[in-house]
Amino acid sequence: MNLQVPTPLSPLAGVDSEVGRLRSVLLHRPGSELKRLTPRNNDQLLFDGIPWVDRAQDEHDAFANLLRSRGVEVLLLTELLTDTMVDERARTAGIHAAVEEHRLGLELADALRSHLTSLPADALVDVLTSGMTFEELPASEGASLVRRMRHPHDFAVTPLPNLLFTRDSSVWVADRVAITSLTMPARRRETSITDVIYAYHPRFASAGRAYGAHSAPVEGGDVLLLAPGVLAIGVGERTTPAGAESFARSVFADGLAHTVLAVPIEQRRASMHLDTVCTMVDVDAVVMYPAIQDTLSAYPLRPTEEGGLAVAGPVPFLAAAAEAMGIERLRVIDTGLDPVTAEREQWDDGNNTLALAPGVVVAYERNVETNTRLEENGIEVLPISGYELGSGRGGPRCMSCPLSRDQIS
Ligand SMILES: NC(=O)NCCC[C@H](N)C(=O)O
Repeated sequence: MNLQVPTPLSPLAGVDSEVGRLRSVLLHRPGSELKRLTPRNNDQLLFDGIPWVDRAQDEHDAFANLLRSRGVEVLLLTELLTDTMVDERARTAGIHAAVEEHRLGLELADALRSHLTSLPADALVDVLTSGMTFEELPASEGASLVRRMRHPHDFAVTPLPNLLFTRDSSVWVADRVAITSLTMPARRRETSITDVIYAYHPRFASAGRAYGAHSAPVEGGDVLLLAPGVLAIGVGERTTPAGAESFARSVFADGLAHTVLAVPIEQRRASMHLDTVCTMVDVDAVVMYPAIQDTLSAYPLRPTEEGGLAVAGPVPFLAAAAEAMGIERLRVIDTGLDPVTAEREQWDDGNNTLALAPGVVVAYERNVETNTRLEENGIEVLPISGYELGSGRGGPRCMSCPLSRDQIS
């Protein structure tokens, strides 16, 4: 077993920190899948409102352009997915995941599969991401009881409005990519999309996998790369203790990390992922929701010489993180002392910044207090608007999956 920090990354291959200069990132420009949201389904589809889609796209374009203006290569999920659709294996895998036989019945499932198989790449990608209602099924397909009894506006293929949050469905650890395992039914199929992209897009032909075929729930928003070889994994509403444990075993077995801190977080929507309450903004600093600062704890996990797992703790998170990172202290920038403002800004993803380099972060402009505190502590804040994007409850970190960062010195 390799207990060392992994071998250095080549310049454009992988991610071993939260803050190294960002070189390449995967985003998803929101599309027709957001038009599927109605007051009847938005709770189930994990949105807190009904976004104005054109404006959400404008806001997202501004986010992507800001990243490009800072020298970041922006890859868009829909474009990558469309590219893969020339490969029959990718088409088959995408269709297989989208057609739920247990909901549709055999007849209609067969008919839908053959209809999807006949579609050109862009139309197929549209169904895979935006879904399809029973009304939109071609009239000739599947004279089934299911089709007769379902409401025309029910989904034959469920839409994926949370694709916007590319952070959660895959995560890079050093030079390997892990396809995660999402907890909420509304999001589970997202990983079939990231899996297809990483498996069949030529860009990722040489990318190794981490976390293999594990299925215990782990979501990318819970995984923080505190420093090379040091991970924190939030355990709460989404990632389970079994998920954190299997992820830790997997990264240890592959020699990708020497310490994983399993961090309990409250199981509620406001703190659904660790990155909604704590995100790194510099090599030695986090922005953190003040209400948890003194109570956040961690179970440090380390590999044993025999190939097992040593579990310690619980111990205070900040001290455990600093020790594992080999620094004296992890600086905490909190969002101010007024608990009501702090709670409002935490809900609006004030703690969910995306670092473009050490001490340079993208943040929602509406979180005025948090952004002021960041600036006062020497962090450069690049503000973006997120009035419509924010209705899905995710900020700049949630909306981005870094593919390549420079190593931090
Ligand atoms: N890392 C994150 O916190 N991602 C935001 C996910 C928001 C999405 N509506 C969800 O509930 O899963």
